[in-house]
Amino acid sequence: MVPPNQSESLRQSLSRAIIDHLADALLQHPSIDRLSNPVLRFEAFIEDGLYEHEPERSIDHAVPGGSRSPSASEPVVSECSLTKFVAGMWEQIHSGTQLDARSILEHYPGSPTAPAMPLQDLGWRTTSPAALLPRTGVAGFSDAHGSFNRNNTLCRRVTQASRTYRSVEVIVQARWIEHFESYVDSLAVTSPAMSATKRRKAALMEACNDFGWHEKDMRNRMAVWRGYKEIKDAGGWAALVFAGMGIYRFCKYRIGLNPESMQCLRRLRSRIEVAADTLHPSWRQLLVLVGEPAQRRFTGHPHDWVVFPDGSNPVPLRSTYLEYDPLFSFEHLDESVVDVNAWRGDDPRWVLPLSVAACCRGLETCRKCGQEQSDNARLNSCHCFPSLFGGPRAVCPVQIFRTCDGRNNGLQALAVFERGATVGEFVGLVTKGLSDVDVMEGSVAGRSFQIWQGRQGNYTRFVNHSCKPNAQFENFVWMSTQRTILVSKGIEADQEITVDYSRSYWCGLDKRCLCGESCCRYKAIDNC
Ligand SMILES: C[S@@+](CC[C@H](N)C(=O)[O-])C[C@H]1O[C@@H](n2cnc3c(N)ncnc32)[C@H](O)[C@@H]1O
Repeated sequence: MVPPNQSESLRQSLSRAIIDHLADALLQHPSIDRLSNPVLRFEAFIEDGLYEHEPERSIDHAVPGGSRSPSASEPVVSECSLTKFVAGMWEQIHSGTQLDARSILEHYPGSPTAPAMPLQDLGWRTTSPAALLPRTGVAGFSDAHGSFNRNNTLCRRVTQASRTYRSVEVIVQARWIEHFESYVDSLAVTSPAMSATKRRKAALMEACNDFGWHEKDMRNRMAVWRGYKEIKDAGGWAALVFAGMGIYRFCKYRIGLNPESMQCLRRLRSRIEVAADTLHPSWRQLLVLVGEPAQRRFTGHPHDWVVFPDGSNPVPLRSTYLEYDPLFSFEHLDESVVDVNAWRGDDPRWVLPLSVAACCRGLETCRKCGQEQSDNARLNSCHCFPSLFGGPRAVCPVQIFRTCDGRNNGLQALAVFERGATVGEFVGLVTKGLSDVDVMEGSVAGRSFQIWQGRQGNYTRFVNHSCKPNAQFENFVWMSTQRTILVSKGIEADQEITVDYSRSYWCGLDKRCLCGESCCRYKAIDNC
């Protein structure tokens, strides 16, 4: 008969092997493309079937009276989820987990443990908990609005703080595994008579004692923490700090956590650091907790760096143009700039408003959806391009990368852009009369203008041509100004973003198209 602790570890190894095998089989299944995110569905099945620390008991609780299959679990998901939720709650309440409310509350005014500090300094106007509750009626509107805003602040701060703690948790746990391994090694010196297994067990039992956890819990958690360390070793600390919620499941079930995926992460390492360093300049401060330097590797704008698909070190954008233009410079813009010398303060993109009534109320009517547009999120009803207009402008998940086929740089998607989603607005200098340079031609009410991105602009400047493009430019009028928007035709994560420059661009040009598509129309110089 196998002793209970060995049978448990055997059971865990077996279930992990089965899960990996099933996941591989699932990923190689011919109909995989037709499934909507099969890995997630598969994970949901695992999650429904197993509990974090007490798998056997939980399976019994989740499905009264029997075994389950992925398809059988789907129609009763809500029932199982509630059972699981309640069981998890009881488990947490009775576990050794410490929830110390004081450590959070002392940072927030109004609580008995809060430091005496002028509340205005913290952006709070009252200490009364009642003032945080909404009031109704006309007289209560400003109160309700005030308490809504204060609650937005509180909720945002707490959500951000908890996200930061989650990052801290994974980096400290990854580092802990390294400390554990060094401690086991040190026991070889201090207790040479101990076998390797005994040294490991001794270190484990010492850790159990310090954490106050049972050996099984400790082993389960260490298995997950080892996954964090593997991710850190391959993708760097930034890969851990910015990991999404799925990291726990990824490391727990290890579906896809294999040498190939770690090799892939190694190639992404510098690219992740470019984005993390430039978009979150202080993220490395967290690394002080694990004894790592906090100095940034990449500074400036995210698109001041050109990354390489093979994982080579990113290079400054400017350096990639010096051989063509020794004076090259590029200013990153969020909005187009109108060339005063060309237009004397007039904006040639201005379009006559559709509705005088809306205009009088400070709104515009959208020509695409007929709804009212406003830069004020509360008044805006047009959601044609929500990541660009009518609310906060989202940071676009793209990077400038070095092509390997002579097209110099290009733009690469880091996430999926569904068909119809915006990649960005084509912004640059709104001017006229330029020749022999690449410009976007535009015209409104018979007035022609050009948008030039030679010295100023955004990432849309780096979009190359393809005869089979996955994006296209569209005109859109926002608040009576014509904008040119780069819209996805369906872009996969990692794909290069391309548009069709059109026949008129290639006609008579002393260049040939290198898009490499079988349908390429401009392979030879001057094919028009
Ligand atoms: C707007 S820029 C695009 C970014 C450019 N690759 C760069 O590194 O600055 C347009 C220029 O990129 C190059 N290019 C874009 N698409 C190309 C293609 N399919 N074949 C060859 N060259 C291309 C041409 O030199 C073209 O003049």
